[in-house]
Amino acid sequence: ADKKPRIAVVYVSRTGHTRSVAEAVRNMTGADLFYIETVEPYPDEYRATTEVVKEEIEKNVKRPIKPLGINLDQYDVVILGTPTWWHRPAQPLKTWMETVDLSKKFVLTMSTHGGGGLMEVRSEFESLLPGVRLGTHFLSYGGVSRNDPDVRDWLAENKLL
Ligand SMILES: Cc1cc2nc3c(=O)[nH]c(=O)nc-3n(C[C@H](O)[C@H](O)[C@H](O)COP(=O)(O)O)c2cc1C
Repeated sequence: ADKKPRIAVVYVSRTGHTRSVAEAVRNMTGADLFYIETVEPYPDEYRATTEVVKEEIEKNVKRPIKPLGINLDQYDVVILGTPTWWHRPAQPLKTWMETVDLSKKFVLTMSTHGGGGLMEVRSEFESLLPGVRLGTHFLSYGGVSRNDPDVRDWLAENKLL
């Protein structure tokens, strides 16, 4: 019999939408979740956050993150989850991606958005992950329920269920 793949979901979430997708994945697969937190938090207020993030993108600042405590040797599959920030994956997730080697993993990506749709999220993931075996992308407007059938279909199409 096939061994069940060991799945880690590494995600950023400021208001809980992306976390809801991560939790649905855990609910369906038993994946371990790893939440990326910045050392210095972003402002509480939405507009202030967008301005801080815009400046970080313009200056290519990689805001430091707290240690995740993940041992990647323990996982076959890594699912990267992010809100859409100025059309792209969130900066703190990119901070983490620079510190790890995902070249031997099967990597899925997912994003939530506030109306913009997929935007540049997947294409930026692809350029950050050259040569990595990539599964498909899951996209959600807002968040999902713990048993969202679209999440289930996405995991099944990538043979994780
Ligand atoms: C700094 C910042 C930039 C954003 N930029 C976009 C954007 O370009 N397009 C979009 O559709 N939503 C944008 N949003 C909205 C979030 O992507 C959306 O609300 C997302 O679901 C939040 O996920 P979270 O609750 O996991 O943090 C932005 C939000 C923030 C805080």
